[in-house]
Amino acid sequence: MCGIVGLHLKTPELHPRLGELLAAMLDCMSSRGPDSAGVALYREPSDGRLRLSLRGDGRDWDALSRDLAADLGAAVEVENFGDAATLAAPGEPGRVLAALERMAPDIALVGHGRAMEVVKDVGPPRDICAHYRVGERAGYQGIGHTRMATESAVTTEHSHPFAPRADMSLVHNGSFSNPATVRRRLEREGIHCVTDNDTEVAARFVAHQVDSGADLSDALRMVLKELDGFFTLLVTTETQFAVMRDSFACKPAVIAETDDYVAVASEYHALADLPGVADATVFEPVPEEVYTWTR
Ligand SMILES: NC(=O)CC[C@H](N)C(=O)O
Repeated sequence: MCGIVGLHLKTPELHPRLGELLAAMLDCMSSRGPDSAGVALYREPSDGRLRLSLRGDGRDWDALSRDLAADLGAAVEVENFGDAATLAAPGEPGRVLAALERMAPDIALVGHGRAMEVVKDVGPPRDICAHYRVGERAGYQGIGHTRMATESAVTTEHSHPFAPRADMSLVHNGSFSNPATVRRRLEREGIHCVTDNDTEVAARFVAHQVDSGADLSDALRMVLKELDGFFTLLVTTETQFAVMRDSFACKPAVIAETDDYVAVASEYHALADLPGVADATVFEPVPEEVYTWTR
């Protein structure tokens, strides 16, 4: 199983409600995946700051943000979640990431970008969304996942979303049958996976295509060629929101679109409480078609 949800808000009036709406949608999908859950949320970039979604058991985040601020010569904001934190640091991304790596090489970088924040953990969506205060978050789009592991261990690292490059995140319902082959090919090109999760391979594959010059739609079409298996994928970048299913389309997905938003979920009941959904255009994405929305 696994449950996926996504919400791309067209109207700024709904931006304050992004987290609240997405958390409620994900909670509805809990029965599809009780192992672990996560969301990637996008809001307008502020002052060119880089958002760092970090995880490190027992870490003193205030001390780390002070050290980082001293190194960068400017204030670093920190939102502390215990074993995880989101830091917002000014400066050129390469410099910020290099400073972080130097100061805290043991920390897991769950995601980074100007617009994106990623939170994920072991446990059901309701607990995770409460712990990470997802319901309070504003923004313009987000995706979420609740996992029933098919391929690899149940840990925070193996849970979704995977964020393989700045401001890109991906969630997956299904399983790939040739991730080892694709992982080896990526390794030959210098792209390394952190986990043995099948979805991480797809995420790094898509990011690699984009890094090599493909647009997101073409990168997803390459997934259809190179990766075998079952999948509904939701992929977001700072400006795009994309959905794609494999040629069998046996993993459920439904889209509801209004003038105000595009919403996607594994099952309709996750969409049923969205504002104005009664007047939405509701459809099932067809196999091997890449659907994208751009802001
Ligand atoms: N049930 C699923 O859809 C699992 C997704 C993916 N194969 C994982 O194990 O993370």
